[in-house]
Amino acid sequence: MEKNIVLIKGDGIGPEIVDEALKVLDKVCEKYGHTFRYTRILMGGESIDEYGVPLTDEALDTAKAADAVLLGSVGGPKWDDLPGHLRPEKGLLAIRKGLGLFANVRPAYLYPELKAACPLRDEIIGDGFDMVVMRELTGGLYFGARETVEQDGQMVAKDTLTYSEEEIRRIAVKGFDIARKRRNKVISVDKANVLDSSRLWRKVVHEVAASYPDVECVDMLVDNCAMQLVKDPKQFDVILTENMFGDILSDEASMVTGSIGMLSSASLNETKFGLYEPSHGSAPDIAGMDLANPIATILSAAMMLRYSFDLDQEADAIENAVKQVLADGYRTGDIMSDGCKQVGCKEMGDLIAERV
Ligand SMILES: NC(=O)c1ccc[n+]([C@@H]2O[C@H](COP(=O)([O-])OP(=O)(O)OC[C@H]3O[C@@H](n4cnc5c(N)ncnc54)[C@H](O)[C@@H]3O)[C@@H](O)[C@H]2O)c1
Ligand SMILES: CC(C)[C@H](C(=O)O)[C@@H](O)C(=O)O
Ligand SMILES: [Mg+2]
Repeated sequence: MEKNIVLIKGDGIGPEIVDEALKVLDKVCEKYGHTFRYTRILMGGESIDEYGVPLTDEALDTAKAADAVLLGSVGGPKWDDLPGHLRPEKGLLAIRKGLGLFANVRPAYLYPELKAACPLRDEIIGDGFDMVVMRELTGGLYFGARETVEQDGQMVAKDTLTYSEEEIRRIAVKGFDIARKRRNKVISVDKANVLDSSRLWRKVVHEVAASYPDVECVDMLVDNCAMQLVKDPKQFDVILTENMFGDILSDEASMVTGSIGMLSSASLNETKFGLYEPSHGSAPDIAGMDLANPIATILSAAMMLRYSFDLDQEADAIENAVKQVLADGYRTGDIMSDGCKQVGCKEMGDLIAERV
Protein backbone atom coordinates (compact mmCIF):
# COMPACT_ATOMS: atom_id res chain seq x y z
CA MET A 1 0.00 0.00 0.00
CA GLU A 2 1.21 3.53 -0.77
CA LYS A 3 0.16 6.44 1.43
CA ASN A 4 1.03 10.11 1.76
CA ILE A 5 1.44 11.25 5.33
CA VAL A 6 1.93 14.83 6.42
CA LEU A 7 4.27 15.15 9.40
CA ILE A 8 4.21 17.93 11.95
CA LYS A 9 7.02 17.50 14.42
CA GLY A 10 6.22 20.67 16.36
CA ASP A 11 7.88 22.05 19.46
CA GLY A 12 9.45 20.82 22.70
CA ILE A 13 9.51 17.01 22.75
CA GLY A 14 7.53 16.93 19.45
CA PRO A 15 10.50 16.13 17.15
CA GLU A 16 11.83 13.46 19.56
CA ILE A 17 8.57 11.52 19.84
CA VAL A 18 7.68 11.80 16.14
CA ASP A 19 11.12 10.40 15.21
CA GLU A 20 10.42 7.31 17.31
CA ALA A 21 7.00 6.83 15.69
CA LEU A 22 8.71 7.06 12.27
CA LYS A 23 11.19 4.37 13.32
CA VAL A 24 8.27 2.08 14.13
CA LEU A 25 6.40 2.95 10.90
CA ASP A 26 9.60 2.22 8.89
CA LYS A 27 9.65 -1.21 10.47
CA VAL A 28 6.00 -1.76 9.54
CA CYS A 29 6.73 -0.77 5.91
CA GLU A 30 9.73 -3.09 5.75
CA LYS A 31 7.86 -6.04 7.24
CA TYR A 32 4.54 -5.67 5.41
CA GLY A 33 5.75 -4.16 2.10
CA HIS A 34 4.12 -0.72 2.32
CA THR A 35 5.42 2.64 1.14
CA PHE A 36 4.64 5.70 3.26
CA ARG A 37 5.74 9.02 1.79
CA TYR A 38 6.21 11.87 4.25
CA THR A 39 5.83 15.59 3.68
CA ARG A 40 6.83 17.88 6.54
CA ILE A 41 4.87 21.02 7.31
CA LEU A 42 5.47 23.49 10.11
CA MET A 43 2.93 24.32 12.80
CA GLY A 44 2.98 26.03 16.18
CA GLY A 45 6.14 27.66 17.48
CA GLU A 46 8.31 26.34 14.65
CA SER A 47 5.94 27.97 12.11
CA ILE A 48 5.84 31.25 14.08
CA ASP A 49 9.65 31.37 14.04
CA GLU A 50 9.78 30.70 10.29
CA TYR A 51 6.69 32.50 8.92
CA GLY A 52 5.35 34.68 11.77
CA VAL A 53 2.07 32.71 12.01
CA PRO A 54 1.27 29.38 13.71
CA LEU A 55 -0.12 27.76 10.53
CA THR A 56 0.15 29.01 6.95
CA ASP A 57 -2.60 28.47 4.35
CA GLU A 58 -0.09 26.48 2.27
CA ALA A 59 0.62 24.15 5.19
CA LEU A 60 -3.11 23.60 5.72
CA ASP A 61 -3.60 22.87 2.00
CA THR A 62 -0.73 20.35 2.10
CA ALA A 63 -2.40 18.63 5.06
CA LYS A 64 -5.76 18.57 3.22
CA ALA A 65 -4.17 16.79 0.26
CA ALA A 66 -2.61 14.00 2.38
CA ASP A 67 -4.07 10.64 3.42
CA ALA A 68 -3.42 11.42 7.09
CA VAL A 69 -1.45 13.73 9.39
CA LEU A 70 0.87 12.65 12.19
CA LEU A 71 1.60 15.33 14.80
CA GLY A 72 3.97 15.60 17.76
CA SER A 73 2.99 18.57 19.92
CA VAL A 74 3.15 22.34 19.84
CA GLY A 75 3.73 25.21 22.24
CA GLY A 76 6.23 26.31 24.84
CA PRO A 77 7.33 29.21 27.04
CA LYS A 78 9.14 30.93 24.16
CA TRP A 79 5.78 31.83 22.59
CA ASP A 80 3.61 32.20 25.73
CA ASP A 81 3.47 36.00 25.64
CA LEU A 82 2.20 36.30 22.07
CA PRO A 83 -1.41 37.46 21.56
CA GLY A 84 -3.96 34.63 21.45
CA HIS A 85 -4.37 34.55 17.66
CA LEU A 86 -0.61 34.16 17.17
CA ARG A 87 0.10 31.49 19.79
CA PRO A 88 1.31 28.02 18.73
CA GLU A 89 -1.90 26.42 20.03
CA LYS A 90 -3.89 28.54 17.56
CA GLY A 91 -2.21 26.53 14.77
CA LEU A 92 -3.54 23.34 16.29
CA LEU A 93 -7.06 24.75 16.57
CA ALA A 94 -6.87 26.04 12.99
CA ILE A 95 -5.82 22.68 11.55
CA ARG A 96 -8.56 20.86 13.51
CA LYS A 97 -11.19 23.31 12.25
CA GLY A 98 -9.73 23.53 8.73
CA LEU A 99 -9.82 19.76 8.33
CA GLY A 100 -13.26 19.43 9.95
CA LEU A 101 -11.92 17.09 12.66
CA PHE A 102 -14.89 17.17 15.02
CA ALA A 103 -14.35 13.79 16.68
CA ASN A 104 -11.39 13.27 18.99
CA VAL A 105 -10.96 9.68 20.16
CA ARG A 106 -8.71 9.26 23.22
CA PRO A 107 -8.40 5.67 24.47
CA ALA A 108 -7.26 5.28 28.08
CA TYR A 109 -6.33 1.69 28.86
CA LEU A 110 -4.42 0.44 31.88
CA TYR A 111 -1.88 -2.10 30.65
CA PRO A 112 -1.67 -4.83 33.31
CA GLU A 113 2.13 -4.31 33.31
CA LEU A 114 1.62 -0.67 34.32
CA LYS A 115 -0.46 -1.28 37.44
CA ALA A 116 2.45 -0.06 39.56
CA ALA A 117 2.47 3.26 37.65
CA CYS A 118 -1.23 3.84 38.37
CA PRO A 119 -1.67 6.21 41.33
CA LEU A 120 -4.86 4.44 42.51
CA ARG A 121 -5.08 1.74 45.20
CA ASP A 122 -5.07 -1.95 44.22
CA GLU A 123 -8.71 -2.49 45.24
CA ILE A 124 -9.80 0.34 42.90
CA ILE A 125 -7.63 -0.91 40.03
CA GLY A 126 -8.94 -4.49 40.32
CA ASP A 127 -8.37 -6.14 36.96
CA GLY A 128 -7.81 -2.78 35.27
CA PHE A 129 -9.85 -0.43 33.15
CA ASP A 130 -10.32 0.40 29.53
CA MET A 131 -12.21 3.51 28.45
CA VAL A 132 -12.30 5.94 25.58
CA VAL A 133 -12.96 9.65 25.75
CA MET A 134 -14.97 10.77 22.71
CA ARG A 135 -14.37 14.51 22.73
CA GLU A 136 -16.11 17.03 20.47
CA LEU A 137 -13.23 18.97 18.92
CA THR A 138 -14.38 21.86 16.72
CA GLY A 139 -17.05 23.62 18.79
CA GLY A 140 -17.72 25.03 22.22
CA LEU A 141 -15.57 27.49 24.12
CA TYR A 142 -12.53 26.87 21.94
CA PHE A 143 -14.20 28.36 18.86
CA GLY A 144 -16.75 30.84 20.24
CA ALA A 145 -16.31 34.60 19.95
CA ARG A 146 -13.97 36.08 22.53
CA GLU A 147 -12.84 39.56 23.43
CA THR A 148 -11.10 41.54 26.12
CA VAL A 149 -12.37 45.10 26.54
CA GLU A 150 -12.10 47.91 29.03
CA GLN A 151 -15.31 48.48 30.97
CA ASP A 152 -15.84 50.85 33.87
CA GLY A 153 -12.13 51.31 34.39
CA GLN A 154 -11.18 47.64 34.38
CA MET A 155 -10.50 44.95 31.81
CA VAL A 156 -13.28 42.44 31.13
CA ALA A 157 -12.73 39.25 29.14
CA LYS A 158 -15.40 37.16 27.43
CA ASP A 159 -15.38 33.68 25.84
CA THR A 160 -18.58 32.25 24.40
CA LEU A 161 -19.74 28.63 24.47
CA THR A 162 -22.02 27.65 21.59
CA TYR A 163 -23.24 24.28 20.31
CA SER A 164 -25.74 23.57 17.57
CA GLU A 165 -27.93 20.45 17.49
CA GLU A 166 -26.05 19.20 14.44
CA GLU A 167 -22.65 19.59 16.10
CA ILE A 168 -23.89 17.59 19.07
CA ARG A 169 -25.65 14.95 16.98
CA ARG A 170 -22.65 14.03 14.82
CA ILE A 171 -20.30 13.52 17.78
CA ALA A 172 -22.99 11.59 19.67
CA VAL A 173 -23.41 9.25 16.69
CA LYS A 174 -19.64 8.64 16.68
CA GLY A 175 -19.76 7.95 20.42
CA PHE A 176 -22.60 5.43 20.17
CA ASP A 177 -21.00 3.76 17.14
CA ILE A 178 -17.75 3.24 19.00
CA ALA A 179 -19.63 1.98 22.09
CA ARG A 180 -21.19 -0.75 19.91
CA LYS A 181 -17.70 -2.02 19.10
CA ARG A 182 -16.78 -1.99 22.79
CA ARG A 183 -18.92 -2.64 25.90
CA ASN A 184 -22.13 -0.87 24.83
CA LYS A 185 -22.08 1.89 27.42
CA VAL A 186 -21.99 5.64 26.88
CA ILE A 187 -21.59 8.05 29.78
CA SER A 188 -22.50 11.47 28.42
CA VAL A 189 -20.84 14.21 30.44
CA ASP A 190 -22.26 17.73 30.68
CA LYS A 191 -23.12 20.54 33.08
CA ALA A 192 -26.86 20.52 32.40
CA ASN A 193 -27.61 21.83 35.90
CA VAL A 194 -26.12 25.18 34.85
CA LEU A 195 -25.47 25.57 31.11
CA ASP A 196 -28.00 25.94 28.27
CA SER A 197 -25.49 24.37 25.88
CA SER A 198 -25.38 21.30 28.16
CA ARG A 199 -29.18 21.07 28.31
CA LEU A 200 -29.24 21.01 24.50
CA TRP A 201 -26.39 18.48 24.58
CA ARG A 202 -28.41 16.19 26.85
CA LYS A 203 -31.59 16.48 24.72
CA VAL A 204 -29.78 15.63 21.48
CA VAL A 205 -27.76 12.80 23.06
CA HIS A 206 -31.04 11.24 24.28
CA GLU A 207 -32.50 11.50 20.78
CA VAL A 208 -29.47 9.72 19.33
CA ALA A 209 -29.54 7.14 22.15
CA ALA A 210 -33.09 6.17 21.09
CA SER A 211 -31.61 4.75 17.87
CA TYR A 212 -29.15 2.62 19.87
CA PRO A 213 -31.39 0.57 22.21
CA ASP A 214 -28.55 -1.92 22.67
CA VAL A 215 -26.26 0.79 24.13
CA GLU A 216 -26.79 1.95 27.71
CA CYS A 217 -26.75 5.73 27.99
CA VAL A 218 -26.07 7.45 31.33
CA ASP A 219 -25.88 11.21 31.97
CA MET A 220 -23.23 12.46 34.36
CA LEU A 221 -22.38 15.97 35.47
CA VAL A 222 -18.79 16.91 34.75
CA ASP A 223 -17.75 17.61 38.33
CA ASN A 224 -19.07 14.22 39.41
CA CYS A 225 -17.30 12.61 36.43
CA ALA A 226 -13.96 14.10 37.49
CA MET A 227 -14.48 12.51 40.90
CA GLN A 228 -15.79 9.15 39.59
CA LEU A 229 -12.72 8.79 37.34
CA VAL A 230 -10.54 8.32 40.39
CA LYS A 231 -13.15 6.68 42.62
CA ASP A 232 -14.26 3.95 40.21
CA PRO A 233 -12.74 4.19 36.72
CA LYS A 234 -14.00 0.68 35.84
CA GLN A 235 -17.55 2.02 35.34
CA PHE A 236 -16.47 3.92 32.19
CA ASP A 237 -16.58 2.55 28.67
CA VAL A 238 -17.21 5.55 26.35
CA ILE A 239 -17.14 9.06 27.84
CA LEU A 240 -18.97 11.31 25.40
CA THR A 241 -18.42 14.99 26.02
CA GLU A 242 -17.90 18.50 24.66
CA ASN A 243 -14.60 20.12 23.81
CA MET A 244 -13.40 21.71 27.05
CA PHE A 245 -14.68 18.99 29.39
CA GLY A 246 -13.04 16.38 27.11
CA ASP A 247 -9.71 18.20 27.24
CA ILE A 248 -9.67 18.14 31.02
CA LEU A 249 -11.16 14.68 31.58
CA SER A 250 -8.83 13.03 29.05
CA ASP A 251 -5.75 14.25 30.93
CA GLU A 252 -7.28 12.86 34.11
CA ALA A 253 -8.13 9.55 32.42
CA SER A 254 -4.55 9.32 31.13
CA MET A 255 -3.05 9.61 34.59
CA VAL A 256 -5.14 6.81 36.02
CA THR A 257 -3.70 4.63 33.25
CA GLY A 258 -0.16 5.45 34.41
CA SER A 259 0.95 8.56 32.53
CA ILE A 260 -0.09 11.15 30.00
CA GLY A 261 2.84 9.77 27.99
CA MET A 262 0.66 6.72 27.18
CA LEU A 263 -2.47 8.50 25.85
CA SER A 264 -2.81 8.36 22.06
CA SER A 265 -5.48 10.12 20.04
CA ALA A 266 -7.18 10.31 16.67
CA SER A 267 -9.00 13.40 15.40
CA LEU A 268 -11.47 12.41 12.73
CA ASN A 269 -14.01 13.83 10.32
CA GLU A 270 -16.71 12.00 8.34
CA THR A 271 -14.16 10.51 5.90
CA LYS A 272 -11.23 8.14 6.40
CA PHE A 273 -8.95 11.13 6.88
CA GLY A 274 -7.51 11.77 10.34
CA LEU A 275 -4.95 13.68 12.35
CA TYR A 276 -3.11 11.51 14.86
CA GLU A 277 -1.43 13.01 17.89
CA PRO A 278 -0.57 12.19 21.48
CA SER A 279 -2.93 13.87 23.96
CA HIS A 280 -0.08 15.44 25.89
CA GLY A 281 1.74 18.67 25.15
CA SER A 282 5.27 19.64 24.22
CA ALA A 283 6.60 19.00 27.76
CA PRO A 284 9.13 21.86 27.70
CA ASP A 285 10.51 20.71 31.07
CA ILE A 286 12.01 17.56 29.51
CA ALA A 287 12.49 18.64 25.88
CA GLY A 288 15.79 17.68 24.23
CA MET A 289 16.77 15.40 27.13
CA ASP A 290 15.82 12.02 25.65
CA LEU A 291 13.40 11.57 28.56
CA ALA A 292 10.00 11.72 26.82
CA ASN A 293 7.79 8.68 26.57
CA PRO A 294 7.18 8.12 22.83
CA ILE A 295 4.45 5.49 23.37
CA ALA A 296 1.45 7.85 23.03
CA THR A 297 2.77 8.96 19.63
CA ILE A 298 3.62 5.41 18.55
CA LEU A 299 0.11 4.27 19.54
CA SER A 300 -1.33 7.27 17.65
CA ALA A 301 0.54 6.03 14.56
CA ALA A 302 -1.10 2.62 15.12
CA MET A 303 -4.50 4.37 15.23
CA MET A 304 -3.64 6.02 11.89
CA LEU A 305 -3.00 2.61 10.33
CA ARG A 306 -6.27 1.26 11.74
CA TYR A 307 -8.68 4.16 11.16
CA SER A 308 -7.32 5.87 8.02
CA PHE A 309 -5.62 3.01 6.16
CA ASP A 310 -7.60 -0.06 7.34
CA LEU A 311 -4.30 -1.80 8.16
CA ASP A 312 -5.57 -3.70 11.20
CA GLN A 313 -2.88 -6.36 11.20
CA GLU A 314 -0.14 -3.74 11.13
CA ALA A 315 -1.85 -1.68 13.87
CA ASP A 316 -2.09 -4.87 15.98
CA ALA A 317 1.63 -5.48 15.38
CA ILE A 318 2.50 -2.04 16.83
CA GLU A 319 0.15 -2.40 19.79
CA ASN A 320 1.50 -5.88 20.54
CA ALA A 321 5.08 -4.57 20.30
CA VAL A 322 4.22 -1.93 22.93
CA LYS A 323 2.68 -4.61 25.18
CA GLN A 324 5.76 -6.79 24.72
CA VAL A 325 8.19 -4.00 25.61
CA LEU A 326 6.23 -3.30 28.79
CA ALA A 327 6.08 -7.03 29.60
CA ASP A 328 9.87 -7.17 29.10
CA GLY A 329 10.19 -4.56 31.86
CA TYR A 330 11.33 -1.47 29.91
CA ARG A 331 10.02 1.90 31.09
CA THR A 332 10.60 5.58 30.41
CA GLY A 333 10.89 7.75 33.53
CA ASP A 334 7.21 8.73 33.67
CA ILE A 335 6.06 5.09 34.04
CA MET A 336 9.09 3.76 35.93
CA SER A 337 8.56 1.42 38.88
CA ASP A 338 10.66 -0.92 41.04
CA GLY A 339 12.35 -3.80 39.26
CA CYS A 340 11.99 -2.27 35.79
CA LYS A 341 14.72 -1.05 33.43
CA GLN A 342 14.65 2.69 32.73
CA VAL A 343 15.31 3.71 29.13
CA GLY A 344 15.25 6.97 27.19
CA CYS A 345 12.96 8.05 24.39
CA LYS A 346 15.21 6.74 21.59
CA GLU A 347 15.83 3.37 23.20
CA MET A 348 12.11 2.93 23.85
CA GLY A 349 11.52 3.57 20.12
CA ASP A 350 14.22 1.05 19.17
CA LEU A 351 12.82 -1.61 21.51
CA ILE A 352 9.29 -1.22 20.12
CA ALA A 353 10.48 -1.21 16.48
CA GLU A 354 12.47 -4.40 17.13
CA ARG A 355 9.32 -6.16 18.34
CA VAL A 356 7.04 -5.14 15.45
N1 LIG B 1 -1.50 18.67 21.25
C1 LIG B 1 -0.62 19.58 21.61
O1 LIG B 1 0.22 20.00 20.84
C2 LIG B 1 -0.62 20.07 23.03
C3 LIG B 1 -1.36 19.43 24.03
C4 LIG B 1 -1.30 19.91 25.34
C5 LIG B 1 -0.51 20.99 25.65
N2 LIG B 1 0.19 21.61 24.64
C6 LIG B 1 1.12 22.72 24.92
O2 LIG B 1 2.31 22.17 25.51
C7 LIG B 1 2.92 23.13 26.36
C8 LIG B 1 3.18 22.52 27.74
O3 LIG B 1 1.94 22.25 28.37
P1 LIG B 1 1.77 21.52 29.78
O4 LIG B 1 3.06 21.55 30.49
O5 LIG B 1 0.57 22.04 30.41
O6 LIG B 1 1.39 20.00 29.39
P2 LIG B 1 2.33 18.82 28.89
O7 LIG B 1 1.43 17.69 28.53
O8 LIG B 1 3.28 19.28 27.86
O9 LIG B 1 3.18 18.40 30.18
C9 LIG B 1 2.58 18.14 31.44
C10 LIG B 1 3.53 17.24 32.26
O10 LIG B 1 3.53 15.94 31.67
C11 LIG B 1 4.83 15.55 31.27
N3 LIG B 1 4.74 14.86 29.97
C12 LIG B 1 3.96 15.21 28.92
N4 LIG B 1 4.17 14.37 27.90
C13 LIG B 1 5.09 13.49 28.30
C14 LIG B 1 5.72 12.37 27.69
N5 LIG B 1 5.45 12.01 26.44
N6 LIG B 1 6.63 11.67 28.42
C15 LIG B 1 6.92 12.01 29.68
N7 LIG B 1 6.35 13.04 30.32
C16 LIG B 1 5.45 13.79 29.63
C17 LIG B 1 5.63 16.86 31.16
O11 LIG B 1 7.01 16.62 31.34
C18 LIG B 1 4.99 17.72 32.24
O12 LIG B 1 5.58 17.44 33.48
C19 LIG B 1 1.95 24.32 26.42
O13 LIG B 1 2.44 25.28 25.51
C20 LIG B 1 0.64 23.74 25.93
O14 LIG B 1 -0.20 24.67 25.32
C21 LIG B 1 0.16 21.16 23.36
C1 LIG C 1 -2.88 22.70 23.15
C2 LIG C 1 -4.36 22.72 23.37
C3 LIG C 1 -5.00 23.73 22.45
C4 LIG C 1 -5.00 21.34 23.19
C5 LIG C 1 -6.48 21.39 23.51
O1 LIG C 1 -6.87 21.99 24.52
O2 LIG C 1 -7.25 20.82 22.74
C6 LIG C 1 -4.40 20.25 24.06
O3 LIG C 1 -4.52 20.50 25.41
C7 LIG C 1 -5.04 18.91 23.71
O4 LIG C 1 -5.57 18.28 24.61
O5 LIG C 1 -4.97 18.51 22.54
MG1 LIG D 1 -5.26 18.87 26.53
